[in-house]
Amino acid sequence: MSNELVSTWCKLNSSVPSSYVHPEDIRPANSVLNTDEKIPVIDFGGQDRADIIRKIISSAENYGFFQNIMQNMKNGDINLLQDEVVGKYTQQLNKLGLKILELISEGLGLNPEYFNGDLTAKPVVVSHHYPPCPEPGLTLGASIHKDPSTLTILLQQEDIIGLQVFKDGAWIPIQPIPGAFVVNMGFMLQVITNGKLIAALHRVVTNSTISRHTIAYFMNPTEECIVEPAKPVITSTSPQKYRPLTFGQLKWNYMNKRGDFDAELDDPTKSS
Ligand SMILES: O=C(O)CCC(=O)C(=O)O
Ligand SMILES: [Fe+2]
Repeated sequence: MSNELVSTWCKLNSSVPSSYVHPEDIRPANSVLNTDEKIPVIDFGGQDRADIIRKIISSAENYGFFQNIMQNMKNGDINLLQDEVVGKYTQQLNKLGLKILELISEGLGLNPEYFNGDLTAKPVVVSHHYPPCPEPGLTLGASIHKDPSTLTILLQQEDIIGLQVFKDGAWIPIQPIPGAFVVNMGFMLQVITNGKLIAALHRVVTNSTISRHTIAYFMNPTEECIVEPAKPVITSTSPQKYRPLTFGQLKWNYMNKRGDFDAELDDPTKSS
């Protein structure tokens, strides 16, 4: 199948090629789903700033994820869905992401502009296409991972569930909500908040009938930017967990540890 697109191949075959079959222990067919729990939905159109901040922090601590909706938006700061031009779209997403990071900063006692420079200076937009898959139980659309970003904002196709978040030993499917964005904390935010906010493991499952599209906006630091726990979050009860490393080094660790950033980092006394 080397010269074919996966999407073409999928229409012609009734099984997945062996190279796509995941080891038994991480196959969707063998994992526990939790369909009773939902990740929190936060209405940014609400008036009570302190309440929005509380909800963001609590979602980021417990799930590493939330969905963001805008009810009662008046003629729109953020007419995201109407913007067809990618440039405009990413500008708006950047605004939304910086707003969320400002609210997080406020909630954690950081300078409101903490994230405005190098920590978010290199955003990347990725469009994902997941074709239907003949054997969804054996493979994954996106393998289990944490995002190596500061913050990720994802627009999901409305009519189909693919993204799942790991919490308490089970996978919670993220139900798409029209007009909502899925927001998740990247590993850089976990480091900066000294582990208070979590970059949750997530994965994408496939299905045998419908293809799925998503657009991910990753707010990434510059390569040279030093990522380290912010001073205000280091306390006697929460001593420094991560040593300072550049984003480039962190990404290198990530690639070489197959998505496990933490192993190398937990000992802050180790030098790089
Ligand atoms: O497409 C999705 O639903 C999620 C993709 C994802 O997790 C990623 O690009 O990091
Ligand atoms: Fe991801």
